[in-house]
Amino acid sequence: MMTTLSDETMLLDDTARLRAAAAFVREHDSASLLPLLLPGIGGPDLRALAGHCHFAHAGMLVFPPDEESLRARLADCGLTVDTPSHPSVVVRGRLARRHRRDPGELDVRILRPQVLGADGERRAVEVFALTVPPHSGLERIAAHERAHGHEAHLAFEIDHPDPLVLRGLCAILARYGARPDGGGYNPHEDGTVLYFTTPAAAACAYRRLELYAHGDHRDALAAHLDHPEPNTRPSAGTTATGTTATDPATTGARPPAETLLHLLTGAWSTQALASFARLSLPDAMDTRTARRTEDLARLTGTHPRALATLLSYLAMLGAVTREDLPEEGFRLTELGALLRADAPATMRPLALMYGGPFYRSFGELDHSVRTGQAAFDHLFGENHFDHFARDPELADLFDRSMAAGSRMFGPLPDHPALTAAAQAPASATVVDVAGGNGELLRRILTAHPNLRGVLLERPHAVAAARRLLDAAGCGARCDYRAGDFADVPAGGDVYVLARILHDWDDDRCREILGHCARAMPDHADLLIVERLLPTDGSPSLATAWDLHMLCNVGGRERRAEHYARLLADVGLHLHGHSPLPLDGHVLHVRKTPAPAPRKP
Ligand SMILES: C[S@@+](CC[C@H](N)C(=O)[O-])C[C@H]1O[C@@H](n2cnc3c(N)ncnc32)[C@H](O)[C@@H]1O
Repeated sequence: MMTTLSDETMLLDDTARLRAAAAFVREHDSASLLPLLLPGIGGPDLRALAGHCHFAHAGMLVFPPDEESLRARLADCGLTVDTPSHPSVVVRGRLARRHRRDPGELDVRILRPQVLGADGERRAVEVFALTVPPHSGLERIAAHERAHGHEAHLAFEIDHPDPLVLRGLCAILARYGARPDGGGYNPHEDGTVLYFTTPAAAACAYRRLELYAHGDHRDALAAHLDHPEPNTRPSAGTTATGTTATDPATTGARPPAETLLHLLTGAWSTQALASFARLSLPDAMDTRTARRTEDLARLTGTHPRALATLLSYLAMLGAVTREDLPEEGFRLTELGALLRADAPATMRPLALMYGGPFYRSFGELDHSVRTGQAAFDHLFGENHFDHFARDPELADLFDRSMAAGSRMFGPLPDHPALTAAAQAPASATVVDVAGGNGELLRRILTAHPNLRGVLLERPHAVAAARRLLDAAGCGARCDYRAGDFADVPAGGDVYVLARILHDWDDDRCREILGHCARAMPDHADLLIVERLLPTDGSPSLATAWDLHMLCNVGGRERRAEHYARLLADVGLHLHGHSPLPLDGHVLHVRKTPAPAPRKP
């Protein structure tokens, strides 16, 4: 039986978010996270923070109908917890205030399934579960909280909390733009939490940070709570107390001139990371032991003094850490290791792309803003697809950089449209329209051995996709069409358009969607993967990629309503959408049923 849209969206949403949180915890450590959350931190401040507390968990709020189904959902995500849950005090209070409810109406419990970090450290996903029984009237709270993620946070546990340490850590966080965002004492576990929002320049999808201290630290908490608790990340403007939210004197934030300096030198970060990758430095380092700069210089054919300068800057960005004992040297962090050529889902091709052709075209951004046309075409004399397709090395780099961003696809094979197709008695077919190098189709066919695939792509990309799917053992279940969007094959059960529509203007999108609509049988589903522009101005990668699309591709990101209108224009209907990692979304689309004939 088909699940209803809201059941389906909720199921996918909580599961996807649990999986994404577990993956995040696995992939990060304190050294890589603190510079992302607090841009500009380094030297003694970073050492003091990292020396007194450690990354302990990623926290999130989910909405099961009861605890049994929550535990089943956790088990589905590979998260096991054998301890009993205990009641939340702080998050329950925040929810009650935000939604003007009596706390007694809200049953919020805490579970902390353990996750092993890549560095061998034991961490957890902290799961706050608000029980939402069917027809309880709490569904609106769940929908709002899912959409805004107010309670998502990253927690750093203080190793030996005492009043002085707590105050010192709060002062360091304030210096780097973190703002108090509530907190509380939970007597059920004898622990004190202090929440902060991270500064606007933070390079992390999590926008809140927690300091967790075992024991009762209500004095430090009272000083922390003296600050107004914003509902969401505050923007520049007037706070409840009438002070200016960006005034460093009242917020402890970095002065504007210092923040601007950090922003203006953003291009240095892009090039430092690209240079690190181009010179194959990550491949000459490892995450366990530090290497002396002289040895690294010899191995990579670089100048020792200049290399030390680059590595010191990269240490500030969190890609490497400096170690002084027994000799000065540098060690790769988990973040830096993503730039190794042999890392699973390596991000090296993205570093080469953003530090290469796209870096050059960003230098021509004025042209795009003046004319609305892609600066890339202006600079290189042709559209980026044609430019890359003509040069096999660039074409390969483009395909690999798309694959490097494929973390977004993680939860997609579990989408109800695909699991339903996989359970159909006759073997169902997934058609990936402009499926690139086949990475998404590989994930879908690997997860569902009884599904078949068809990949439509331009001729040069088909060859790469065939190699990837053959190597993954899915080749025998796959057909390929070398062609254009106009050649979308008919008769599939699930159609996929991943990261395609944002490349094009509205007219071209209608054409592409029209080709899909004509090819789709009435029962077929269409899954569109895109980033959605936020409607409330909250920070999102979609806003950054909107600028990238304008400058480099001549396309744009859109809001969900915008996609709904384009779909309606070609007889398709947006049934719902649910989030994916990296601020992505999957839009679930079906054919609009023809209106019933009028009675004579
Ligand atoms: C941004 S990539 C997305 C690839 C893949 N769907 C993914 O998410 O990894 C866009 C793809 O559209 C393909 N493409 C561009 N123009 C096309 C056309 N006219 N017909 C078919 N595919 C096209 C490109 O070859 C490229 O692989």
